Amino acid sequence: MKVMMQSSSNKTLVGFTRRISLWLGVSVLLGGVAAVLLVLQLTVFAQIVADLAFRHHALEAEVPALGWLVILLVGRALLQWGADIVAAQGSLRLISKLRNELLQHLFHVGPVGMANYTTGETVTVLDAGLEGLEPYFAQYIPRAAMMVVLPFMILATVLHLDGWSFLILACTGPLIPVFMALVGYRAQAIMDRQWTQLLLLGSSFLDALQGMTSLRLFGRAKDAVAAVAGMADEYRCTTMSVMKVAFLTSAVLEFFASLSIALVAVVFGARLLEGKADFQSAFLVLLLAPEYFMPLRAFSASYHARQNATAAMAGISKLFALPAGVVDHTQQPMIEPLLSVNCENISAKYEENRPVLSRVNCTFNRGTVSLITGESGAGKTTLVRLLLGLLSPVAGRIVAKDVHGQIHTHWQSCIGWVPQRPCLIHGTVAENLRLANPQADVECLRNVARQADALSFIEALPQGFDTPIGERGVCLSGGQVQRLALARVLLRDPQVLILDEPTAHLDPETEQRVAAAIARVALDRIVIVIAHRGAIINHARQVLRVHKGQVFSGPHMLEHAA
Ligand SMILES: Nc1ncnc2c1ncn2[C@@H]1O[C@H](COP(=O)(O)OP(=O)(O)OP(=O)(O)O)[C@@H](O)[C@H]1O
Repeated sequence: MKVMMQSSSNKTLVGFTRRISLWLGVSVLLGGVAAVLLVLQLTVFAQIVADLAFRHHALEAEVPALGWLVILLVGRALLQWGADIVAAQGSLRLISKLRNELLQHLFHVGPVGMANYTTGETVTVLDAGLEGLEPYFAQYIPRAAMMVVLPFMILATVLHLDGWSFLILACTGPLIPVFMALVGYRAQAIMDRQWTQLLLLGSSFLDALQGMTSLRLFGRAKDAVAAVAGMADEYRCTTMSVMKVAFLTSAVLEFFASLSIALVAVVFGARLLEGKADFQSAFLVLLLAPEYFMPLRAFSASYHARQNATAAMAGISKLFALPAGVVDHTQQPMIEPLLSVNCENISAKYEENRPVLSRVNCTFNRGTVSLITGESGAGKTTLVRLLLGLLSPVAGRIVAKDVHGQIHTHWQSCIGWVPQRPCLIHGTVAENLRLANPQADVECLRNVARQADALSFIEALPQGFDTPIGERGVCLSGGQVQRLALARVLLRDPQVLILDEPTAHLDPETEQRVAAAIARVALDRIVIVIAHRGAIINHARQVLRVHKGQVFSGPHMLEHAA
């Protein structure tokens, strides 16, 4: 519990900032030294001007001072460059780590936990959301620190030079952060709205792209385009509001800064005329005054980075907060062959008071094709999700026994799964097959393709195993995709093979062959198939019918299945 609380408290802007505190510390340190050099540089410059203009020194006499001025100038530029680079490096590393962590976390959350998130929303968080944090770490944090360091350094110098100027700067400086906090309060609401609109725009755009065929066939393509355009326009308007606030903030900042510098100039100028102040001090104070406001201006310019990051962070935290429900399939594979998988009194539900499965008992044996059947919405996929470890049972347990009678609770890394719509990547046939086993040689690929009855169609493709199949296998038929997915899963040599409607898209002849192939691979495996009809039924030695939250088994269920 304590670990969980700690890990969730780390998933905040403050928590993330701590993780790169060393980088940010070095950046602020370099920036701080650059600030010291700036004060020294202006002091030397004021002295050179006073020497040349009022003390009538020859230019040659000022050469050493000019040399120092150049050294200070170059040193400051290098230090500032270093400070920026270090902050950017730390920030980019953190963003890249966070992206990996979030992706890994989403893999552990699994499709059931992600059911309420659209792909577009998730992609926007992973992309624009995480990118939105970069300026916060690279600019906002160092500038916030410099807003404290440089003005205090300048105030200390000015106090040493002139009490009145110190008073003016000390009184006007704090007005700026106060004003910005007031403006920021309103701006945050606009930023949040902008972020929500970006999420909506991302998911609507992706939905429109994915549903392009259906939208065209329903004659709704124009409406979809208009809807996306409308959202884009709303997003534009909100972005303009954000910019308005930003311009307004800078305008007020400039006003305050100019007013206060003018006040310093007038007060010091008057005393200079009266002979109560010396030129060098007056000139130095006037040089320092704009630099006093510079970090405040830079901070204000990056203030929207904080607001943007706060808005993006809401989406990022939500994803990080999703409970990891999926079994870790990267665990060590089992060595002993499995004999059976037993569901013992398992119950499952997605929502409170809506149980999908109640106290289900069933066994799946090695060397047997077990058929799961039942009406739509009965809970077949839910049972398979429990077996796959994508959903945790609310009661009961699933255990596997090996051939020596030993019970295993962590056995899910031995499962192979072929869903109804297998996921194929944009690549060649061989690349898609090797997702299951990157080391597999061509002979292995041919072997599994033969077992899945896919070899003949693959060899008939223009470049055989090297033929690109397009995103999601668009260049293949539904039946070919199914067989390719079966071949791919066999490449992992799974001890338990689960297939969802594997013969749904096949012609009767191919269906017979694929069903026979499944029966063959079941000889030394536990094979579980969701199917309602077709040739696979003839190969099933066990039929389980899911009905009203219960699972009924027995040979008579074949009649229901058929
Ligand atoms: N992620 C989810 N969140 C909430 N309810 C869900 C979720 N997935 C499924 N359900 C509900 O659980 C019940 C069982 O669904 P399940 O997908 O297991 O049925 P099924 O037998 O596989 O149906 P089909 O044959 O149509 O695929 C259904 O009432 C469904 O609405």
